[in-house]
Amino acid sequence: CTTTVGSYLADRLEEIGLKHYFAVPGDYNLVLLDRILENKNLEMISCCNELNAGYAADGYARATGGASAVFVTYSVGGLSLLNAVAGAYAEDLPVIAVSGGPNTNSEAEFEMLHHTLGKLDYDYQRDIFSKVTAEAVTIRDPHEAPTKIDHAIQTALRFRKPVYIEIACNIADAITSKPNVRSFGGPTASDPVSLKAAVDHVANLLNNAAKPVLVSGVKLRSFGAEENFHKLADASGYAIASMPNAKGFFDEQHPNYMGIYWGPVGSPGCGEIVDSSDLCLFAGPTFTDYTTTGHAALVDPSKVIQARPNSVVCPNQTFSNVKLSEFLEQLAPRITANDASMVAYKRIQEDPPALSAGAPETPLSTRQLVSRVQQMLTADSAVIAETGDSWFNGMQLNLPTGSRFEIQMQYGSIGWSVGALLGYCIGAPERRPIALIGDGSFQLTAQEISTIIRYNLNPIIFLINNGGYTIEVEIHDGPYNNIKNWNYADLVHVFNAADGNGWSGKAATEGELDEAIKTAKSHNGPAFIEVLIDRDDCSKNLLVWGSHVAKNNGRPPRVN
Ligand SMILES: C/C(NCc1cnc(C)nc1N)=C(/S)[C@H](O)COP(=O)(O)OP(=O)(O)O
Ligand SMILES: [Mg+2]
Repeated sequence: CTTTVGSYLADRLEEIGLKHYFAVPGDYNLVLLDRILENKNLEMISCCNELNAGYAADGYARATGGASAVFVTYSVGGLSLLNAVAGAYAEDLPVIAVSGGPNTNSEAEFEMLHHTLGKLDYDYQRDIFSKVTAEAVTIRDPHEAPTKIDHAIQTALRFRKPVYIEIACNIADAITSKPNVRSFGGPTASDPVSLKAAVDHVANLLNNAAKPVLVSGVKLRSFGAEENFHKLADASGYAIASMPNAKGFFDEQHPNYMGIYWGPVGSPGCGEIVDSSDLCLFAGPTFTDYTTTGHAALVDPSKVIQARPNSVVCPNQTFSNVKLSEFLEQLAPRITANDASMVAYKRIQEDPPALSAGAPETPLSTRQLVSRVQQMLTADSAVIAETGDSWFNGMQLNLPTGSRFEIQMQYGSIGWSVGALLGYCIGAPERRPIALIGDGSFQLTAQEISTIIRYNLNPIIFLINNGGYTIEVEIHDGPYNNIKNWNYADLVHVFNAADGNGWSGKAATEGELDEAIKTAKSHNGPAFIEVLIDRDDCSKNLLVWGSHVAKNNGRPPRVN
């Protein structure tokens, strides 16, 4: 059969392991979608808007560990998608953003086009996407399609970053060469000399340290290093912590796991052991104002080794072109087991305070909600924690081996969780995701619940109705943090229309919550529980974190 530009792209997406893609149609991409639809090994997931389609591609990439794809129309679609692609860039996710583009004759004819800015500029969308992708290309010549498509896909997989491919609307079904046999590799290998030197140097430092510790960071998963981190943890006997945006990448049931390292809002005893250690190896960390609680975490660079995606940074020596996973793999057998930090941790370890359930008519509190979610977790759970107090409530959860945790802490774009949940459910049908979504965030992207109903997916969604933007209230309050209340649970009936299978309930007391969870667990389809929480009821950690972040945000300008 003949190969068109569209079918070429579809074949390549199938070849790199995609089984689904997310789309919103428009007259710049209709013919392209026709060609993609001809590939019966790829399923189109139609979304309500392009922002959510992009968030769904983000969630799909998290669930599958591979790439994902989203198809939109030009400008009105692409510029809505942009924020989700920027988020994928920040979170190291290989999302392939595909936009239909102007007819190849338009520019030569000085044609003013609909959906555009109303001026003769045919490159602005690609230029804009070039800022939030590792590669942004426009394809106007069918003969160039194979090389441009292949190169963009390879870039996405190699650098674990989104890419942008724009296909002129009138060449989507133009004939091109069929895909040649080739392989699409991941990140390139380390420089062997630099790798050996890094391993020798770091092994020596760690084997001569008194109480070394290991801390897992957010880059571990994107750069395929989770397994080798576990091997190093097992070989070392060190105490282990996870940074908040790496929660779940290390098995929280591991005997050496201390908890979350997050400065003053980390797990009890964890920060004390990490900060008092004489040498910490951070694997894939990002030290931002949020992940250090406004830089309140006492990370001392003279006692820190950072194994980064492409380099190893020691106190007095950097090793470039060393890949994270290979470095951890080669370091493990060189480490002398040393449990000193674990012994120290055991001395100060605190058992989590037991929280007994209140009487059924007790008004619901955040802490009781968290304890109920904890009881729901199993090996096939995946918790999707939206930006908000859900970050802090999610961090309290103790994940069973095998369960996953998703958070968008680098980019923190509220509303991400609804689309990401859609994509995650599509990408990991064997799991039952549990979403913790605040009311403020939900109001940005609520309509994608209808897509979750449309495809009869089966997440359990906790919509936390606390009447506003509580994180912002704790950082810096003002009238802008109030939102209009909705009957959130009723939305599920709106989205069900005639044939939807969504179930929803409301819970204002502990008894109502227990009943709702029981029903949700037995409901074979989307389950949505609106929980009513007092506006000022937030986690203690949010209060602490919020004040540190507010202080950091409020640093006066340097007066030169
Ligand atoms: C408004 C904003 N951040 C600013 C913001 C505004 N717009 C976008 C897209 N992303 C953002 N992070 C944030 S974190 C709200 O407190 C979220 O409110 P909600 O979802 O209701 O959660 P909490 O009540 O637990 O805070
Ligand atoms: Mg809220």
